[in-house]
Amino acid sequence: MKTNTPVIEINHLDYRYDYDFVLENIQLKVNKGDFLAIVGPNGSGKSTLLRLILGLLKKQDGQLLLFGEQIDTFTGWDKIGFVSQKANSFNTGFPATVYEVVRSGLTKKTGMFRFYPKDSKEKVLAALRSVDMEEYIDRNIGELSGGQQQRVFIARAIISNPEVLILDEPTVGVDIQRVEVFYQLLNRLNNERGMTIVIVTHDIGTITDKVSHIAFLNRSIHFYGTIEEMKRLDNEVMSFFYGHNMHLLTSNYEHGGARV
Ligand SMILES: Nc1ncnc2c1ncn2[C@@H]1O[C@H](COP(=O)(O)OP(=O)(O)OP(=O)(O)O)[C@@H](O)[C@H]1O
Repeated sequence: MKTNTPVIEINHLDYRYDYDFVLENIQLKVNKGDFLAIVGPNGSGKSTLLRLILGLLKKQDGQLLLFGEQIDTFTGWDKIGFVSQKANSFNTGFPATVYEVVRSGLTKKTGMFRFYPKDSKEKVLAALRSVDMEEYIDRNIGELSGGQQQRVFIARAIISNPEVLILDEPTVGVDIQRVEVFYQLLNRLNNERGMTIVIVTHDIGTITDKVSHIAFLNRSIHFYGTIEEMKRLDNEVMSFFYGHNMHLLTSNYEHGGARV
C-alpha cells in the first residue's frame, strides 16, 4: 500500500569524513510502501548515506527525519530492519545455527541482555517461512550458500516486523537466477506486508522492473523519481550521470525506455 506518509525525509544533508564532501545537499523523501533503489558508482556515497539513515554515523549538516522525528531524538529503531553488505559471507564452521542467527534479531527489543520471548521459536519459524527457509532452521549458517545466507539475514531483519527494510548491496555474489527469486521475495514483502524497502545497488540493469522509485547518487542526488519518470530521461542525461559503460535495458525499451 503506497501512501504519502514520509518514512524517511532528508533535506540539505551534507557529510564529510575529512575535508571533502562525500555527500552534498541530499534531498530525498521515501514514503510508506515505496520500494526505492539508490544506485551509484563505487565511492559515490551510498553506504555513507545508509549509515546516516541508520544512525550509525552522526549527522553533520542538514535535516534527517525518520517517521517524522528528528534522527537525533528518534527512538523507534525497531521499526527499521537492516541487512548489511557482508550478510552473505559466513564461512563454513561459523558457530551459529540458522535458528540462533534469526533469533538474534529479537535482541533489539529485549536490550543488551539476551532474554528471548517465550514464543521466539514460533517467531523464528514464521520469519524463516516468509523467506522459504523453514527447513534449514537447525543447519549451521556457514554451510549454506550465499543466496540462502542472504535469506536467513532477511528473516533476522524482519523477525521484529519492521516497517522499513534497508539492504546494502544484497545481491553481490548471488547468481542471476537467484537474484530474480530474491527480488520476488522483496516484492512480496513490499506488496503483501506494505513494507517500505530501500536498497543500495550497483546493478541498475536488474532493478528497473522491480522497484517503484530510483535515486541516482553521485555525491549528490542527480535524479530521484519513479521508474516511469526515469525511463523518460534521455540517453545523454543518463550517460552524463553514469558514463558510457552503463547498460540499462528496460522491459519497455521499445517504447522509448532509456538505454545508455
Ligand atoms: N570511514 C571513512 N573514512 C574516510 N573516508 C571514507 C570512509 N568511508 C568511506 N569513505 C570515503 O567516502 C566515499 C564514499 O564511500 P561509500 O562507502 O559511502 O561509497 P559507496 O557508494 O557505498 O561505495 P561502494 O559502492 O564502493 O561500496 C569514498 O570516497 C570513500 O573512500
